[in-house]
Amino acid sequence: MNNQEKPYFPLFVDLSEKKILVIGAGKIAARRIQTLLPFAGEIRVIAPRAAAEVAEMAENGRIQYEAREYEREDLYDACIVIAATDREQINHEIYSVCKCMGILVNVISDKNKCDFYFPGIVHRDEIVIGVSASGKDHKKAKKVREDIAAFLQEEEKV
Ligand SMILES: C[C@@]1(CC(=O)O)c2cc3[nH]c(cc4nc(cc5[nH]c(cc(n2)[C@H]1CCC(=O)O)[C@@](C)(CC(=O)O)[C@@H]5CCC(=O)O)C(CC(=O)O)=C4CCC(=O)O)c(CCC(=O)O)c3CC(=O)O
Ligand SMILES: NC(=O)C1=CN([C@@H]2O[C@H](COP(=O)(O)OP(=O)(O)OC[C@H]3O[C@@H](n4cnc5c(N)ncnc54)[C@H](O)[C@@H]3O)[C@@H](O)[C@H]2O)C=CC1
Repeated sequence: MNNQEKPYFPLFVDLSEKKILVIGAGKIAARRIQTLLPFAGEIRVIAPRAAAEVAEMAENGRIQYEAREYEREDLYDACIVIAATDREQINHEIYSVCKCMGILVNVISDKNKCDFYFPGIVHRDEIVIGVSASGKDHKKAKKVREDIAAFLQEEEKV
């Protein structure tokens, strides 16, 4: 079974004390970090260059940012790793090390190298809804997330 045929289980997991490592700090990494921030306790970001949003999150103390290339040792104490560089070969190397070490990994440049996908999220008080299109259609996931958010907003008005 490849990733296209299997649905991923929506595991609602406590990330508040987990070490999350993001390698790369570009546009996509910034989106992933924004998504994780309300849920995560410790986000460490390593990349030679950072997108403005990432630099701002570092200045505000919301993440730890190190301006340098990643080294293999950086992975060793991580619980979850996002390989978010624009270099396919580096993302692949990160993936291989994580698989060997049993670290959960998401490679943004290859959906077949993702232990988990990022969902579209609706978060209202104690309700958290995550929408996945099983890696097949991120536009559909976004549309369904928007429809659910609109529905909940209508409910609140009643
Ligand atoms: C497989 C997956 C991998 C993963 O988890 O890493 C993946 C892969 C890819 N996305 C691409 C592009 C874009 N993705 C988005 C947005 C979202 N993408 C998300 C999830 C996922 N995207 C994962 C599971 C998807 C599923 O469930 O089926 C969401 C749900 C969550 C999130 O990313 O935060 C979020 C919507 C949330 C919301 O708004 O609610 C936008 C922006 C937009 O649409 O506005 C663009 C336009 C470009 C840009 O932004 O630069 C491309 C490049 C090819 C292409 O352009 O098609 C690939 C690679 C590929 O498909 O091979
Ligand atoms: N999953 C998704 O939603 C999408 C994924 N992509 C993929 O994501 C890749 C990255 O996209 P962007 O974020 O827009 O790129 P970007 O160019 O904005 O950022 C790349 C980042 O990687 C860092 N980097 C490069 N070499 C590194 C190293 N050795 N160690 C640590 N960091 C390093 C750079 O410093 C920079 O911060 C694209 O090449 C494409 O393959 C593209 C669109 C959507």
